[in-house]
Amino acid sequence: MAAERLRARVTARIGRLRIEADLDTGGGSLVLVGPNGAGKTTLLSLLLGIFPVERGRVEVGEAVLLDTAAGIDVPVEQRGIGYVPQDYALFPHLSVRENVAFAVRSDPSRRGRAASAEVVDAMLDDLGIAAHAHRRTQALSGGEKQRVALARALSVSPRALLLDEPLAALDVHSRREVRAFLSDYLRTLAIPTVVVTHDATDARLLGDRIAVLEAGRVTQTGTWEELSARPASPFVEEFVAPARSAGDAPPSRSADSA
Ligand SMILES: Nc1ncnc2c1ncn2[C@@H]1O[C@H](COP(=O)(O)OP(=O)(O)OP(=O)(O)O)[C@@H](O)[C@H]1O
Repeated sequence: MAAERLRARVTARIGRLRIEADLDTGGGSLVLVGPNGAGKTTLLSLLLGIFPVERGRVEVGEAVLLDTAAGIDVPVEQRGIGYVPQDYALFPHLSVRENVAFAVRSDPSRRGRAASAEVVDAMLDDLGIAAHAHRRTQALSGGEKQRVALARALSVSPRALLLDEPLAALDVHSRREVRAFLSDYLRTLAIPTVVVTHDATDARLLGDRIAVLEAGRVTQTGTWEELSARPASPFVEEFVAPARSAGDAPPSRSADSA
């Protein structure tokens, strides 16, 4: 499903890290990769509005969320960007339903209690976790927690979705299963997504395109096939190498949908 584009051009200094990055999701899912400490999580925070930007512009479709030249800086709670952090940040003592309902209740656009309950039910159904609605999230598997975190982020109808290393907390078996689920599910979303990962298989299967962030700058953007054919840096060369040498890697999401 074609989505609006999230486009960002941001310059910022956070601690010792200088970020000068350009991102464009195109009409789909963009995977963000890069070495440890390159600034991937920090860049997501800049898009969310958590850290201040010195100069730049962030837009989703027609909605301008930041434009320092025009004095526009929409506050974090009004940006409408869904975010799933690496550790999911669920309330462990609350049920699945309560976790999602909490987000819906804090949505400024919600339309009353009955409508909120409907939204929660629809999200739990959509993500296949309705059967777990009354379980505490601390009792769930990693894959189930991931679905609750997604349900919570999507329950407020965000205009874009950011996932920070969505598979990092999972063991090898659930990782494969959750990756397959996410790859299919992200395709059904009509909003742009940015997915941070360290893993080449995730990068191939979770995004239409890949952006490489090194020392705060985007050094290459392209499909998996483009990065493999012409790696622009030693990091990219190493990142794509295992799949290239295996020769039998499954097709990327972009090749799949081409
Ligand atoms: N609030 C902060 N104040 C000061 N420095 C910070 C802050 N947040 C992050 N940093 C620093 O910015 C750099 C980039 O961190 P960040 O977590 O964004 O990188 P990353 O690419 O996501 O790394 P990883 O792949 O290891 O998760 C690191 O050196 C980190 O210590």
